[in-house]
Amino acid sequence: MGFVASLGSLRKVRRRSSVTMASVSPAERTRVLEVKAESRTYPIIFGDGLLGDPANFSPYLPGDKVLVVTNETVGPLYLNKLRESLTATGKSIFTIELPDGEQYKSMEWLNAILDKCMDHKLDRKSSLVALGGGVVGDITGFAAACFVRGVPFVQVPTTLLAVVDSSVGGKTAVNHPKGKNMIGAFYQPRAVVVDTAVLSTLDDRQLAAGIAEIVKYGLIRDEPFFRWCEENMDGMIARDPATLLYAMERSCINKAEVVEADEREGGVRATLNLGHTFGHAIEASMGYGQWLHGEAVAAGMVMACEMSVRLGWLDESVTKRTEKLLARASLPIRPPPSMAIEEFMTYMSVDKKVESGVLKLILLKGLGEAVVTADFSKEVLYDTIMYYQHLFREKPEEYDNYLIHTS
Ligand SMILES: NC(=O)c1ccc[n+]([C@@H]2O[C@H](COP(=O)([O-])OP(=O)(O)OC[C@H]3O[C@@H](n4cnc5c(N)ncnc54)[C@H](O)[C@@H]3O)[C@@H](O)[C@H]2O)c1
Ligand SMILES: O=C(O)C(=O)C[C@@H](O)[C@H](O)[C@H](O)COP(=O)(O)O
Ligand SMILES: [Zn+2]
Repeated sequence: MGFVASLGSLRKVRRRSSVTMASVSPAERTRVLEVKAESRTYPIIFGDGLLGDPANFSPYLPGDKVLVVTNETVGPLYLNKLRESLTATGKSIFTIELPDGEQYKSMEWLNAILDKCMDHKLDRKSSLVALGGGVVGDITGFAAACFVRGVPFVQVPTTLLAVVDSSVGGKTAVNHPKGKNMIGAFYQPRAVVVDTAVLSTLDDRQLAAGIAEIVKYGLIRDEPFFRWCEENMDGMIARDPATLLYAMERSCINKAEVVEADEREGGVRATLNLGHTFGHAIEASMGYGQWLHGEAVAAGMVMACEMSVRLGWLDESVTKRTEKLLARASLPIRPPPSMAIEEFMTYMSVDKKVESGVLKLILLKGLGEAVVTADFSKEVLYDTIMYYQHLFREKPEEYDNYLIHTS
């Protein structure tokens, strides 16, 4: 994938940005965005073929031992290339391949990674590398935060979702059977190395899951980007390199700005959770891995729009535009009909945004204007969830068209 989107055009449409892109490589093959989080400043490096160049890794991996964490799908595709680069830096390289799936973002597999660290006698100067999607990135980051109370780690995201969201910002975690990401830490990587070439092997469903989080940035804080998504959805789905690159860079700029303002989610960072309270409930109740994270978030964002409309905060047209946009990417825009309201309430009651028994949700006061609020009645929340159950009973044929994934 080449770099076509220009810095000039990014700046023009993203006037609020304090984060800027800069070309750094003499060969101008890479572009770098700096994330200036309170605990650490680090680069997101974008480029085609970055896995093959040791120089993209060596500055960020101190010490003489590196453990690369990947999974059984990504490993066979990209591990050899990365291993060659890392070996060329003169370090001892160890690897662990996890099984593929959200259900393995668990304490059990966290332990397996920590066992490897112990077996190979890694120490405080050793580093971890996460080669994979959000699952590998989240669990590896958490292992890095835990092992000897913290070793450096580098994110090498290989899904669109991981590039635009999970590899940036330092939220690391594993799931608990009763709730998503319940055990984790804020722990920033030393660098995020985005080799855009690896995205070519993603299937359409995985690509769409990333598009859901891209659309999220438009909904919560970047209305012009939402319009850009409406105009460019076909290009994203068709994987037009310039279109995808622009979407990735602009998403990362949005994410970096929010993380810089509020690294540990004291306030505004929670807006990145739009649709996630509903979405996490869907993921956990369906069984981790049934619905992809991005799919659950897509349906959850529509539910958040619907609830905002019911509160009189949002024009119904925004919900309709959001549904239309997400459906173009074949994302589900309705929750699973099998999910009872009690299931939603059980999982939502352990959301990380519950404080002293009070649930806060991310809702919209306009397109591009998210709020973190507890200012709603239980009835509105119930009515929102029940609305989809009625819809399913009354118009099942219409519901079918909303492209629900069940496996
Ligand atoms: N930390 C954060 O800020 C944050 C943000 C968003 C999501 N997340 C987490 O990220 C996870 C979802 O991430 P995801 O959507 O990347 O899912 P994933 O990691 O499960 O990857 C999706 C699928 O794509 C495969 N894959 C990965 N790269 C590939 C490639 N280049 N070619 C072919 N196949 C490839 C994987 O093996 C997997 O089957 C969830 O656990 C979610 O909670 C975290
Ligand atoms: O970076 C954040 O902050 C986010 O909320 C990004 C979300 O897309 C992501 O799914 C995150 O892992 C959810 O966090 P959680 O705190 O609700 O578990
Ligand atoms: Zn998410």
